[in-house]
Amino acid sequence: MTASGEAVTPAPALAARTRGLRKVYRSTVAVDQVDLDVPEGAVLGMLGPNGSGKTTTIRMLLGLVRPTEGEVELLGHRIPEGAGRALPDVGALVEGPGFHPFLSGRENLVRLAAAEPRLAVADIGRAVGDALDRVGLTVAAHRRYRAYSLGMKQRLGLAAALLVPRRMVILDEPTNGLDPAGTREIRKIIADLHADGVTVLVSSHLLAEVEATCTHVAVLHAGTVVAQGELAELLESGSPGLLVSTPDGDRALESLREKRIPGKLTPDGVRADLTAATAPVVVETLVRAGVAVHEVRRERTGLEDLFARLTQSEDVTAPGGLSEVDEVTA
Ligand SMILES: Nc1ncnc2c1ncn2[C@@H]1O[C@H](COP(=O)(O)OP(=O)(O)OP(=O)(O)O)[C@@H](O)[C@H]1O
Repeated sequence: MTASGEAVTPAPALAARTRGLRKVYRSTVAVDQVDLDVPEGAVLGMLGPNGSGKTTTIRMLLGLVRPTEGEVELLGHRIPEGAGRALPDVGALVEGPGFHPFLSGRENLVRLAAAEPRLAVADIGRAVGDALDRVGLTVAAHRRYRAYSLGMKQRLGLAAALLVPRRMVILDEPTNGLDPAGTREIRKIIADLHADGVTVLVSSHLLAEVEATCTHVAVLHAGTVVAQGELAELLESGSPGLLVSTPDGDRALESLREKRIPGKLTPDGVRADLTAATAPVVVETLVRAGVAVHEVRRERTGLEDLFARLTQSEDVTAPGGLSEVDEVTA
């Protein structure tokens, strides 16, 4: 509570956090000034065009790449210094997970399971069996890794991330190479992790996937975060319209026009344009005019439209081409 007695919403605890994160490879600024917040328990979708810095950010979160500048915190530990304490609680699927090509999928997982500090030797067989089952790889578990398809390799990487219960799971393009059934399975695995309270950070190109599975989004463009927050809020903020359900559409439209608020009829009422008035002013105008207001909600932009608007600059490959981003965010 504040001194005036107002309730204050506490800031959410963060499972991962970066501040001023920057990575420069020779003349290429891969990541610049990234302040990323991953709230505990969220499923955060990291979206961005090719080369926008998603993988580099994820690798810095996991301590696999050292930042040029900036801070990283993972489950309350500074990275890379506290990696040994944070990483046992983090399952990760990142490019090139280092599987042995001549060992089978199961043998590879047994090797990785043996290195898990939280897994007793007696439990390794069961944990490996469960993880293979969870990603639908049990039948192919005896085949050598080098004979696996891209989708099977992705599944094995996911199985390695899920070998033991985690507080956080980080997945870099988990649906890469998967068929539609595999993509649906990933969606189910993410939903199950979310239901168990696990924080999930997932990078993806598939906007429909992110819209269906994520509670939060961070949009990267040319190395910087151009938008982040709760998915529903971002979609609502992207639209200047208020949708009002009412049987008195004509009267509603007339009362809006009297107040110079642009509007139009919709199948179940009116849409008021919020560029000229706030939502409370629209509602007050309608109620004062005696319009029966059944429901009011903000219009949502599709994630595809929002993404296109935020990442409209084409020149994402130019080294250090960050002036493009200034134009987008200005
Ligand atoms: N090891 C490296 N050496 C040099 N440049 C690199 C290296 N890793 C990444 N980059 C560059 O940094 C930029 C960001 O790359 P990154 O892989 O993080 O993007 P991404 O958003 O994950 O892309 P994609 O969606 O294509 O996987 C790109 O311009 C890339 O070429």
